[in-house]
Amino acid sequence: MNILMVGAGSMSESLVRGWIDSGIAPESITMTNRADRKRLSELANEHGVQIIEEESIESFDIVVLAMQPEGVLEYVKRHEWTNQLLVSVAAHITPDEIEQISGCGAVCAMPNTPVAFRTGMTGLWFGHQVAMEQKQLATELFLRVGEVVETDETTMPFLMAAAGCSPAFFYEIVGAMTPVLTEAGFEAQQARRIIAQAMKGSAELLLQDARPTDALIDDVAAPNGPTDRGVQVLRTHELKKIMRAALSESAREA
Ligand SMILES: NC(=O)C1=CN([C@@H]2O[C@H](COP(=O)(O)OP(=O)(O)OC[C@H]3O[C@@H](n4cnc5c(N)ncnc54)[C@H](OP(=O)(O)O)[C@@H]3O)[C@@H](O)[C@H]2O)C=CC1
Ligand SMILES: O=C(O)[C@@H]1CCC=N1
Repeated sequence: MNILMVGAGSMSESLVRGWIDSGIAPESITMTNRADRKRLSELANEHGVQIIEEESIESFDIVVLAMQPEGVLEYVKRHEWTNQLLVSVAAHITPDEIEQISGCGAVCAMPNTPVAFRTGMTGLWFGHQVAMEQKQLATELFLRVGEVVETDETTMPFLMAAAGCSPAFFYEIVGAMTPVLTEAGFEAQQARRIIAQAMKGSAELLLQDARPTDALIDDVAAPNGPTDRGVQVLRTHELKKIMRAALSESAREA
């Protein structure tokens, strides 16, 4: 199975890192981009992948379109497609648009950068021309680097907000919490580790325990205790409203 990664940015590299860690041979992955040759050489040195400046599409089974959304359809138009599986990771592109131009089956995937550590969450939206074995192939490919959920036109924007974009929301939260700890005397990296480990443990608990989040809060918060008082601050400042607005804004096509 030969994979071409078109685009060599952070999403592309995260997928490549995760796939190689999952056992895919680096030599079966080829990366290309638009202009930044230095970046391609660095990726070849770091991951052992092939790099190419002028790609022949027919040598590949899977072509991952991992450039910015505005370049995707133009790239598909510029090339001759035979029987490749096209996988676009770009926001707000539809599989039907790609299939109409290429004549091949297309999948719109929405992964997130934690795929680099095989803890990703990916939404897959299959086009009408995707054959059953191609669906299986795409699903297996993303299962190598985390969990997969099938999406469609309606759910994809919200999956993107909640999984593709949300790592940045979590980093924003960590960035807001860290100074409180450093001001108390922790080193910055130590503060970050404390918060990240608490987030990781809480995420694990959320995955293992299906009770509502309010019940999980009750497990932590004694009435009028420190947690309860802190949660009340979040509620007074209407965190739920803020999160709803952030997710809705990310899901919206600009
Ligand atoms: N970052 C994330 O967390 C996520 C990103 N995505 C999607 O992934 C895609 C890439 O995002 P990200 O990696 O963050 O972006 P980056 O800006 O980090 O990387 C974009 C890459 O695409 C290349 N590129 C742009 N246009 C072309 C083209 N016409 N042909 C070949 N290569 C091209 C750029 O090359 P050069 O530098 O040479 O111009 C660069 O390597 C986007 O569509 C985004 O919506 C989806 C989920 C999560
Ligand atoms: O914000 C972006 O452009 C991409 C889409 C999903 C996550 N990052």
